[in-house]
Amino acid sequence: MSLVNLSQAADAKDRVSIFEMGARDGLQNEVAVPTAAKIALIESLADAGLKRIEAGSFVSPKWVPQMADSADVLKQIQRQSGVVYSALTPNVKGFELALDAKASEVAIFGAASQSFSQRNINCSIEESIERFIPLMELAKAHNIPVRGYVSCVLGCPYEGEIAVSEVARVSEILYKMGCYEISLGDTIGIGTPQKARRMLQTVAERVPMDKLALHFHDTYGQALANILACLNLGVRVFDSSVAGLGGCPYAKGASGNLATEDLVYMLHGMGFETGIDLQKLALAGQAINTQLNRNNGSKVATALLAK
Ligand SMILES: CC(C)(COP(=O)([O-])OP(=O)([O-])OC[C@H]1O[C@@H](n2cnc3c(N)ncnc32)[C@H](O)[C@@H]1OP(=O)([O-])[O-])[C@@H](O)C(=O)NCCC(=O)NCCSC(=O)C[C@@](C)(O)CC(=O)[O-]
Repeated sequence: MSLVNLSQAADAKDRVSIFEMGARDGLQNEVAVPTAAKIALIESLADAGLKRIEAGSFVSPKWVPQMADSADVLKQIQRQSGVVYSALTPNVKGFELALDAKASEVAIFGAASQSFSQRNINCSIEESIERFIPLMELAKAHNIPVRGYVSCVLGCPYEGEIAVSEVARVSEILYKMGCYEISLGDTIGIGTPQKARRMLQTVAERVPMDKLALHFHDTYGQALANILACLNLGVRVFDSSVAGLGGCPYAKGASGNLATEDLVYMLHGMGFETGIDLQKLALAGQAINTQLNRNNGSKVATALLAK
């Protein structure tokens, strides 16, 4: 079976949309990052051409203290027109805080694994859907777009294998509730190309392909291969994190998202347009790496900056 039809992908004049996760998924595990550094990161990402930036999350500060300054971040950033500044909101309380901080849009986050749902948001999948209903109603009333995440689409840190039918079921519920796009999360970065394709094909039977995004962590170094394998199924939205920052506090050992620089380099090389200036992006990643005193998680940025 041919996993990748490169000639088809290279001919495509499509634009790919990248949702930048560095300031949220990337920093939610990092302690003591000054608010000013988060703001500088977000502003430099917008300068590099990113149009969709997840800027923080309005979750319980007892659960994830690293994101407790999200309101300050959203209120203090210099916004660029045409850039969406998004925030995670697990419930109505989070939504109200995000609204007050003028998030351009919000995201609800569910899971295809009961155990992960319980550990991440302290309720079952069904309870989480119940919690999302009033949030969706409020968002509609305020005209705020809502994105939906489904975690553990290629495996769960507590349950192992997850049925793709369950991924498709939860995705369809979030889509039918009114989420404008469903982001499919390989939370622990365990997937491989054939599995990723099968999962995406199954979900696309219930949610239109142009309403799906892929959110692959790179723990096992498979994220770029998985995206390449999924590209010619028609998916055109990918979540990634500058310098490969991050990980989920409820998925022990999971590393960050695929590095945005590595994704952009591959897409540009294939002829896709992203609107992103790779050199500026690499410098944005380098600045936050220096702040965090860590090595750059992007191979492309490391190579570019060594020139
Ligand atoms: C969902 C809850 C809040 C339930 O937590 P809970 O303890 O069940 O909630 P509760 O309603 O019983 O409230 C408990 C306390 O939290 C407060 N509270 C309640 N809600 C909020 C809020 N929104 N903002 C601020 N405070 C809040 C509430 O006011 C109360 O305060 P107290 O009376 O004890 O002082 C909790 O489990 C939580 O915050 N979880 C966050 C988990 C998280 O952030 N995980 C990481 C993001 S998900 C992810 O990374 C995966 C993703 C999206 O990237 C995709 C992928 O890779 O798979």
